[in-house]
Amino acid sequence: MARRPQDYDEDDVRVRPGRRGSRPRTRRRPAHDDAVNGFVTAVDRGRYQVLVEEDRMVTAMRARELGRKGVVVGDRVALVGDVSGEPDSLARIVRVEPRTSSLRRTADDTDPFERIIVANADQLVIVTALANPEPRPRMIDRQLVAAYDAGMDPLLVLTKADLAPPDDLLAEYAPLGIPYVVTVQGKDQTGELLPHLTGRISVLVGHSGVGKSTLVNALVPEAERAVSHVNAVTGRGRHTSSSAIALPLPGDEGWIIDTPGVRSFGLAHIKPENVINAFEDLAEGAAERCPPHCDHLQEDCGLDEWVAEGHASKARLDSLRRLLASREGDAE
Ligand SMILES: Nc1nc2c(ncn2[C@@H]2O[C@H](COP(=O)(O)OP(=O)(O)OP(=O)(O)O)[C@@H](O)[C@H]2O)c(=O)[nH]1
Repeated sequence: MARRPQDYDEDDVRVRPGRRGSRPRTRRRPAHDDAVNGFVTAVDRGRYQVLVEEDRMVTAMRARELGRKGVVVGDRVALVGDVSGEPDSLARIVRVEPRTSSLRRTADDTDPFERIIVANADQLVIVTALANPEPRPRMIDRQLVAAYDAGMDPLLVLTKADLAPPDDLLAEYAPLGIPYVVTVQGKDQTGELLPHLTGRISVLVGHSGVGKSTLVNALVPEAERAVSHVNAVTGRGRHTSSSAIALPLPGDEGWIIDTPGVRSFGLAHIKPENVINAFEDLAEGAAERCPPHCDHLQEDCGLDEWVAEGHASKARLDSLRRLLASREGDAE
């Protein structure tokens, strides 16, 4: 019976000899001590773009032996096979290194599982327009929770400052002490932002139309991300593509990972401890005064007492509670 393309896997593919010559094909799997290391920059229909030795992009697929283990943008992997990066060459990913962070996309109607979308990033850049579309604090709160849970530092980028002032929004987030940058398209848009990104792996998130692609194009002009038009009626943009992609910042000074089409994050399995740990002043009080498994939203929470005694500010506690409460309800 003829096999359909999806019945084939990487073991069926005859790899072309690499630069170092060919090795005989064998059914015995090698130990992979000759594997080279790489960084996954894009994933598209089972094909992975992997940067190897910081000088070439290699196309690879998952080796069967990885089992169900997923490979996502940001993963550090080991590759065997044809790692030349030449046209039509294909390598195999045989190992995924342990992740330092995992950002999860929320489950949706068609997919009941939360899925990791980006690995190893250390900063979540929350992009919000000051107008057109209007800022949505609940969405920002949920993104902050996702950042804290994933072990990433948040950075707020407020775009379209030519359309509305940032003061009210900044006042709302001031108790959280989150670093922020305010931008206007075309006006030295990246000058203040770049120092925050240098040397880090940052994931850019934001609702459609907030100006993410415009920012990415200013940061990495070669990326030529498609810029959409905000619908005059809904105030929203259109998703122009849908998978995460890592782009190197000029001078190899870090990475930004764009996540078009990702609207919300999986908050279902988040533990309140992970969020509260981002609030040092309150984490101490929680450890000392709260009952076991306190979700910090009930009356028996010891943090009110902690704040009343002057160990932390009420505004900080209110902000923490707002974040914790944002996990409930629709993902937006
Ligand atoms: N007035 C104003 N408009 C801006 C600014 N930044 C971006 N825009 C416009 O906002 C619209 C949407 O920008 P995009 O960069 O495509 O937004 P996006 O977040 O990538 O949207 P999706 O691709 O749908 O995810 C475009 O028409 C931009 O020109 C800004 O600072 N001020």
